[in-house]
Amino acid sequence: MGFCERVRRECDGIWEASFRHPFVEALADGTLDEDVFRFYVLQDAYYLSHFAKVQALGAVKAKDLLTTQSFAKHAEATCSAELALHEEFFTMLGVTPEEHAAFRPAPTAYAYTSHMYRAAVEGDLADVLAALLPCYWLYWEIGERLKGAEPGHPIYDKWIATYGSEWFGELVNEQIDRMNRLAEELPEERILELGERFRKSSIYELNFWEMAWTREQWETPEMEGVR
Ligand SMILES: Cc1ncc(CN)c(N)n1
Repeated sequence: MGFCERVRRECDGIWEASFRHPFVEALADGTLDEDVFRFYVLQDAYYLSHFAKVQALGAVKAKDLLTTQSFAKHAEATCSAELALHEEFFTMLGVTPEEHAAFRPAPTAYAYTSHMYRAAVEGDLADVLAALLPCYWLYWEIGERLKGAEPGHPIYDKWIATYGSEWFGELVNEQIDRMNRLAEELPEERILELGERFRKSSIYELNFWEMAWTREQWETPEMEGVR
């Protein structure tokens, strides 16, 4: 069994909880409160801007030029496709530049991005990719599952179409193949470390829905200003 199949199995319960999260279910049936989605999309733009930087750090950690090029392309795709989509959502939702400028990340968005940077600081390319992979893969599985859904809402329809698209599926499969190759022949001790990075990201993905659903705030008001 390859690394990805193994960790996907080990994290199945966590992923199932994401598939069944009320945020995902309400998005699929079109009942999601727009203010909850607005909170999510602002946090997600923050998340993706750091995700792109960690992809760029993957380009730096790569051992050959082709892999460097590929990670640089993935970082570019995050900026030009996903973040561009979020800009469109901002327009559709009437998010003002002032609101955007005043944005501060919620604890979970801050913690998840910090976890990805940690993988990049401490580890090699396999560590970076193990931390990034649930982000690609979970959304793709959600996109696949929601393919028949008809929210009847322009934003939610577009969100589902993006993550269920062939283009997104190709990016995901490329990274799954690469992760399996990077993990091949690594000692069990390293596999466990990589699996732990993957598991933490899977938990943060689940927490990210909950963060938006509850419009999570910092418990200590002094932390509200943290970027
Ligand atoms: C939190 C999160 N995880 C994953 C994705 C899909 N790239 C996303 N947009 N946001």
